[in-house]
Order: sequence, then structure tokens, then C-alpha cells
Amino acid sequence: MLTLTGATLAYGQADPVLSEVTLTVEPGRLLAVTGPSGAGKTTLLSALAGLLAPRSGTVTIDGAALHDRDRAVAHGIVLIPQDNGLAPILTAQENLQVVLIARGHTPAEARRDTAIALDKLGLSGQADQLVEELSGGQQQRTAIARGLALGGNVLLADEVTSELDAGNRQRVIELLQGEAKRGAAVVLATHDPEAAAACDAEVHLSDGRATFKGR
Ligand SMILES: Nc1ncnc2c1ncn2[C@@H]1O[C@H](COP(=O)(O)OP(=O)(O)OP(=O)(O)O)[C@@H](O)[C@H]1O
Repeated sequence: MLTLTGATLAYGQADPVLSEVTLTVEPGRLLAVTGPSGAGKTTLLSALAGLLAPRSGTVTIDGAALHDRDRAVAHGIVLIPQDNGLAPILTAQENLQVVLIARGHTPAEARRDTAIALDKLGLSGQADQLVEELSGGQQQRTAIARGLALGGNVLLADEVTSELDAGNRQRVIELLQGEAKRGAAVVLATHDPEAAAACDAEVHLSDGRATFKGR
């Protein structure tokens, strides 16, 4: 269970982006994080990913303080970043394999899980293409495939449908729902009302505050 308690999130000495946020990201649930541009969606996901320590309040995973990204990785917290975070001069499949091998897969396991994840995103035909040669939407789907291949306990997806056509957006939402069904806690930051509506719950960020919206 990943929990923020009374967390104030800020960069350096600047005014807080979000104040006194309390929320729990529950296994088996898909949570939407919504709000206008600049409201703090990426900031919230950064705190949940162990990348940004709260100025006050706490972030805990299974009751233990989440001090840093290393701790988050050890707890299986996977982030699919807004800018996709892919290495442009590696192929789509290399981007997945490198990360899987770094997490302890054998090369054969990494090849197998890479192929499965790329196929789920409809990218089998792009496996050998350099990321820099892929379209924006294909790159976004490659980043999602990499996130899914890691099979995390917590999956934080930051605006991962922004460059997708309707069919692929639906596919991705169904995959995220599938991740929740297998028991992962899934968080989707999104501007898209349809994507938010497909989630089990929604937290809306506005004017530095987080508000839960019912379903
Ligand atoms: N690394 C940083 N250093 C300083 N300020 C930052 C940093 N990252 C974000 N901010 C500021 O924090 C605020 C929230 O930004 P954030 O990226 O979390 O919003 P967002 O809701 O994800 O926006 P968008 O929908 O446009 O992606 C903005 O005012 C932004 O300028």
C-alpha cells in the first residue's frame, strides 16, 4: 500500500505545488489523477515514485518511509514518465531488454517478456526500429510496453495516452485495467475525461489541493 499523508510537495524554496495531500494508492485499483496543466499531476507522481521528497508529511510503502528512488524500485514502483524516458538511439526492443536485464532477468527471459509486452501494444513490427525513428505515438506505446514488462506492484503512468489515436488509447486503458486486475496499484495522470472515467476513482488537483471525486 502506497500512502501520502499530509504531504506538501514543492521544488526548492518555491511555494508548494500541492499542500496537505493525503491519499492511498490501493492494490487492484486504477486511480485517475486529473487537473489542469501545471496543477501538479507530474509532481504528485514524482513523490509517489520516490523522486521528490515531500517538504512536510510522509510517503510510505507498506508502512515504511519511501526515502528515495532506489527504495521505490526495490518495492516494485514503476514509473512511465510523461516524456517517455526512452533511449532514442536504441531500438524499441533494446529499450525494454536493457531495463529487464538490469532488474535481474536472464537475456532469454528479457527477450521473451519484451516480445510479449511489445505485442500487447501492437508494436511487434517495430521491435527492431530505433526509437528516434518511431512516431510520437509509437514511442509512447514503447514506453508503456516497458512499464508493463516490469510487472510492478505499483504502476504510475504519466499522461501516457496523450499522443494516441482512439483505438490505441482504448487498448492502453484496457491494459492498465488489466494491471489493476492482476493486483497492481495503478495511477494514471491524465487530461482526458474519457480515460479518467474508465478509472475506479479520481483525485482532482486544483489550486494546490487534491480533491476526491466519487464514481
Ligand atoms: N523540476 C521542477 N522545478 C521547479 N518547478 C517545477 C519542476 N517541475 C514542475 N515544476 C512546477 O510545478 C508546477 C506543477 O507542475 P507539474 O508538471 O507537476 O504539473 P502537471 O499537472 O503535470 O502539468 P501538465 O498537465 O502540463 O503536465 C508547475 O508550476 C511547474 O512549473
